[in-house]
Amino acid sequence: MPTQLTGQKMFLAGKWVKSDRTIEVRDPQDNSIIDIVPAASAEDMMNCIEEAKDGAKIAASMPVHERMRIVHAAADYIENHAEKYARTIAREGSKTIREATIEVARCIQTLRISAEEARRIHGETIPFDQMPGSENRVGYFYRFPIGIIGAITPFNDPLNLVAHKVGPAIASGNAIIVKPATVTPLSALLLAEAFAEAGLPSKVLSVITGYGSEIGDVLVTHPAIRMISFTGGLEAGEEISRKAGLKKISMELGSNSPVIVLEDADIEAAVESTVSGSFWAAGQNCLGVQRIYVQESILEAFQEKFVKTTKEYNIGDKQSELTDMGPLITEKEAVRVERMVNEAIEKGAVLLTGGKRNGAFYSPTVLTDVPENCTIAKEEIFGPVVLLYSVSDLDTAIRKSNDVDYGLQAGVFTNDLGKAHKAIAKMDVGGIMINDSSDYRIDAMPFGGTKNSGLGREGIKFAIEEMTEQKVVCFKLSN
Ligand SMILES: NC(=O)c1ccc[n+]([C@@H]2O[C@H](COP(=O)([O-])OP(=O)(O)OC[C@H]3O[C@@H](n4cnc5c(N)ncnc54)[C@H](O)[C@@H]3O)[C@@H](O)[C@H]2O)c1
Ligand SMILES: O=C[C@H](O)CS(=O)(=O)O
Repeated sequence: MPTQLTGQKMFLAGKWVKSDRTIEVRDPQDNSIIDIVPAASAEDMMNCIEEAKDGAKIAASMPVHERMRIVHAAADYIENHAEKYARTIAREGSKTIREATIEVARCIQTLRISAEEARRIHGETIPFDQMPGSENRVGYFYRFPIGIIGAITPFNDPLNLVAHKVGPAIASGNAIIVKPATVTPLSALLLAEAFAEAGLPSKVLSVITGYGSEIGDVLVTHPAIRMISFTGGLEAGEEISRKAGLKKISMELGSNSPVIVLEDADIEAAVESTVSGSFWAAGQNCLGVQRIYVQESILEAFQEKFVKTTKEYNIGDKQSELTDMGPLITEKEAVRVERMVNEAIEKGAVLLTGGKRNGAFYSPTVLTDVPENCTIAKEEIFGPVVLLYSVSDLDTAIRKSNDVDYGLQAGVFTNDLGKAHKAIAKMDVGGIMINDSSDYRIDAMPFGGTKNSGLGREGIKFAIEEMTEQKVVCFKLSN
């Protein structure tokens, strides 16, 4: 039964508006049209920014208790409509309904933490009398909102990664304009719906749907936008940082995450964690496990269990609770992944399982003996493919793990504290998980990477620090 196209509106400064130009939102599973959304123009974005100037004043004037109430109320709304939010994620995106349900729960958590962090935006007193001659001065600094945040978000977590920008922005008294991924705008519009229902004053939040650079360029280059908070691929991130000019930028970019499994590890636990980390969201996960370095003495046992577990994955209808993995976001993306795998096999890699594409679906794939000169070894796959390597010792594993231009998160499986601490010290990443795969995150922790994985940190409290500035206040007292 074809879906009745309701024709979504975009959320422009608190008003739901249509546009003459529209974009079809399709279900990657069968390429069916789910809905249509406005294709905003550069003029629409300019108008939105003008409205956001008032929005920034309104947001900054909201007392903390009001910001907390609204953000908690938005979380309540999502909680009360969780099924609708999960179904939307699982329809417009790649996630299965099980994965989407977890994302909704995380989004609620992200918003609740944001509300709580609103009461913890502290300053400090400054002991001016540390300087001779300043004995009669007292003062402090406090943090104030920077104004209007421009947020640009990716397709793979279409709700929670938008919440990771909107929640901190509103909690810290900023206005925010979101440009969600062109292919998955509906979840971001539902987030706007939650804030509208929560009573967020108009002009504080906008969700403007459209094409990346067409409206993104206006958002990125406009002088009234004081920060760009970008989550997406390296190529777009580099382009945005070139264009942004003199403003704050937060970059959450790509990865090629390694996991090291040492001979003293719990192999069962390591297999379970790394299989999940490899194929969650069909591998379209910035924290996805892409390389596994297994100490040679346990490689055979680990590989046998890993491949067996991978072969048991149930690929199919995203809307079924029985499905473990859905499609990639488009057939074009699946073809890209297929080409990366085929290049590796042509250069000598060994295919242990998978390597089959059916439209946008690509089977969970395990490769070994992948030559160093393969694209798949160095670049981000962002698909359901994982490379197994044999290593003789931890030092070798660390060296190989670091030998890529990304550094988001890593995992190390060992029960040896000394080896764990060596890995912690020497692995060039933003987060290292001992006895978990790289795919571990709570929404309150600092999140971000080194090298081409990004600039700055998200994780609510840390996003708030990026979205505020310090103001020093000094009183010179009469003698
Ligand atoms: N580090 C993280 O927290 C994190 C989280 C999720 C995804 N990612 C990364 O995101 C990528 C996958 O997501 P994607 O395919 O949506 O990324 P993408 O870079 O193709 O697009 C991300 C967003 O940027 C917009 N965009 C693209 N080019 C632009 C431009 N020139 N100017 C302005 N906006 C532009 C897109 O419309 C989209 O909204 C992967 O590389 C993944 O690693 C990183
Ligand atoms: O894709 C990257 C996400 O940020 C990982 S998580 O979904 O936030 O854990």
